[in-house]
Amino acid sequence: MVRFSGVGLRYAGTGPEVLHDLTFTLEPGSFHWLLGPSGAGKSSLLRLMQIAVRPSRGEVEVLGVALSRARRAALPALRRRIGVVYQDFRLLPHLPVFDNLALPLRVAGRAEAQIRADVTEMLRWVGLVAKADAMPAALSGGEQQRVAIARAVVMRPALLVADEPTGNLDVPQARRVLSLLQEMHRLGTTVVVATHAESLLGDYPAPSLRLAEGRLVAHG
Ligand SMILES: Nc1ncnc2c1ncn2[C@@H]1O[C@H](COP(=O)(O)OP(=O)(O)OP(=O)(O)O)[C@@H](O)[C@H]1O
Repeated sequence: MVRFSGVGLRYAGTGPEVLHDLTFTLEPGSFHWLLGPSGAGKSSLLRLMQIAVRPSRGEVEVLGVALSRARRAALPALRRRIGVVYQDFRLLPHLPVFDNLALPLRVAGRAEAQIRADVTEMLRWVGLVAKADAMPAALSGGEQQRVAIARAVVMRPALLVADEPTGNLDVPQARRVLSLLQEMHRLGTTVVVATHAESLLGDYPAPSLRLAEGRLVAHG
């Protein structure tokens, strides 16, 4: 569950407030689109949800943890329960596909045999087992994004946030990426997807949060 109560955000503490008075709740296992024009604050809202930034006022609660009361030492474990997908993929260019997926599992100290099984299962899910040894630069944009989704979900996150995940893709590739995100939702993950691609939303009807100039102007 994600709950925002009267949340405002300014970057660096002193800049202008870019998000104002956001109050909403996302139920566990829900899927939401996050909509709004460029500069409306979509990425900033997702940064709050993924605990990359802290609110300047109000309360953000993620997966049952109120951030104002959370101990700093508890945040890394909480972040590991949140998967993130970016528009520009952010794969590690010097590592093959397999190791891009394996890295978070290795950091978490999983056994190598378990890592092999989990990574292979994820690559099968996104249809890229044959590309396990490829370097990211040798993949198409859509393939790179599917690797990025597999990496975001290999730790079985409870919350998955995606920031313009189809922005650099053609329509067939974008549909495939959105289908994977929808499937994570069907499997019980809470999913939030920021997008400009409102023409594709008709294929995937779901509730939305709509921002304008840092304010929530519609929810539902
Ligand atoms: N790191 C930052 N430091 C200072 N201001 C920022 C930072 N990131 C974003 N902003 C400002 O916050 C406001 C909202 O930006 P944000 O990137 O959240 O919007 P967006 O809706 O995601 O836009 P886009 O669709 O173009 O990515 C903008 O005025 C932007 O300039």
